[in-house]
Amino acid sequence: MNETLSPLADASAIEVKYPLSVKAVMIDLDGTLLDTASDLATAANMMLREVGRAELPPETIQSYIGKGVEKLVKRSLTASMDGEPEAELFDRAMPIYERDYAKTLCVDTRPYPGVLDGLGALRESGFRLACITNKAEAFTLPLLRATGLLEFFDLVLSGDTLPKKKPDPMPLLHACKQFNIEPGEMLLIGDSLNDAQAARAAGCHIFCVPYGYNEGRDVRELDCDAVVATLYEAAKLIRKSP
Ligand SMILES: O=C(O)COP(=O)(O)O
Ligand SMILES: [Mg+2]
Repeated sequence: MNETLSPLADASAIEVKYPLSVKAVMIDLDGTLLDTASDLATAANMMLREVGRAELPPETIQSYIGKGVEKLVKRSLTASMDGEPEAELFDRAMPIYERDYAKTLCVDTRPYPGVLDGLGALRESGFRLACITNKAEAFTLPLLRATGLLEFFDLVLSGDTLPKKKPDPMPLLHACKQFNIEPGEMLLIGDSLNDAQAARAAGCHIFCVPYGYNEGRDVRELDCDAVVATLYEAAKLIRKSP
């Protein structure tokens, strides 16, 4: 794996001045806004059962979250991070998983503590907000709607909205263009290496939350400007630039 990791990433080890001046904020979905791991694992295990494979522990499936639905299915079928299942098996499993996740979508899924307060505080401060996720659009919009979060966002970009997803900077740069601002005026709040790499490649600021998924790795390994306990804490570290 080709990863650039800083030895320490917390608010005391960075050069940026706080409060940080930005004009808009992008927020990741799985592991940052919503705790989706349980429902994703239930669907993955329903799919594994149906294609005749052994079920996996929920913690293992949680470590497979991050690079979108196809990668989650491939990882679950091979029980490994970089495994490639046979094409025939994958083609069979994919629609089963999509059907099952549509059923389990919002059974246990909840916003993390500080999310509703944080989104409220960000809106009150006048920030435009975008949700940038690798989750497929067919799941993103119903989930944001069901959890009451959709109304906070001016823009939602899912994993299949554009030709490329995180860690590619494309969705972040697209959001900057939509909001008519420079990448340096934008902050991304996320939970994983995909977010950190996309933000660095785009030239945006990046905060990470410690409670998410990060493909089984410690969030403190990430090259980010700050690790923030909650979205509400993140809102206190930024200021709306004119
Ligand atoms: O769907 C995924 O794999 C991850 O989605 P996220 O980008 O919202 O964390
Ligand atoms: Mg995430």
